[in-house]
Amino acid sequence: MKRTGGSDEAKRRAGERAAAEVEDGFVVGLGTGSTTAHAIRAIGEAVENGLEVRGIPTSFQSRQLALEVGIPLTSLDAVSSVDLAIDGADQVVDTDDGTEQVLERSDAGDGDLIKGGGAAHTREKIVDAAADRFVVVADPSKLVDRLSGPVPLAVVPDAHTVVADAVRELGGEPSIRAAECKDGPVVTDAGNLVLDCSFGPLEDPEHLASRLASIPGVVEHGLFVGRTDATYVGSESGVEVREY
Ligand SMILES: O=C(CO)[C@H](O)[C@H](O)COP(=O)(O)O
Repeated sequence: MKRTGGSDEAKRRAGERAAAEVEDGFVVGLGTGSTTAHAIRAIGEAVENGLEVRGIPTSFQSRQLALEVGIPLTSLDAVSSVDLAIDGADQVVDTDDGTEQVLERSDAGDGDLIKGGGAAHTREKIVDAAADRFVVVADPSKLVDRLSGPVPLAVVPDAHTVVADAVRELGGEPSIRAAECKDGPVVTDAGNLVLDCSFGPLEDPEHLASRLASIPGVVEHGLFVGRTDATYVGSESGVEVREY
């Protein structure tokens, strides 16, 4: 697939394609970000036309949007299962050469993700992992042969220095995410700080994921390894589907 910068049209197509999977009676995990926002709007439209669903938002942003478009909300502890979660990503491993539609999950890690660009990855991982089916919506700019972006860590605030030391020991370069509209750091919906940790191209995301998860003070990291069931890649002309 041609890898170009993402357009809103590409995001819209991916989001709407995923929203079309939502069936009557579904409990749906509502991810965070500009691509998922298209899915949430499309689900809202379907609700207006009679579809009965309940949504579980993964952030303040997705909750607000869901309320705005009229999606009835519930919470994870009020349901026995989540049928589908739809969410975006900052990087998606995609080694498809365009010749096949259905891929086996390969050693290359197709479908593995880095998330957390919106600082919502803790709640996103909880909801996405709880779903029977987890669908990622992306534009081509998100596709990579290998994960290499900074890995966001949600960190208990006063643990940020000890976590940063531990990240350096693992070969990473941590940096506290700064807020754009206020002095000081980004604070997540749950009151944590975000450390963006650069490791360069990741040789073994699964191993790194388990090392990061074991650092005291790390609430959650943004590596999603082996969790994705499908990726919908929107473009200006259509949507390519990857099933794993
Ligand atoms: O992980 C996320 C938020 O924590 C988002 O899903 C990710 O940043 C993608 O966002 P967008 O669709 O706006 O590019």
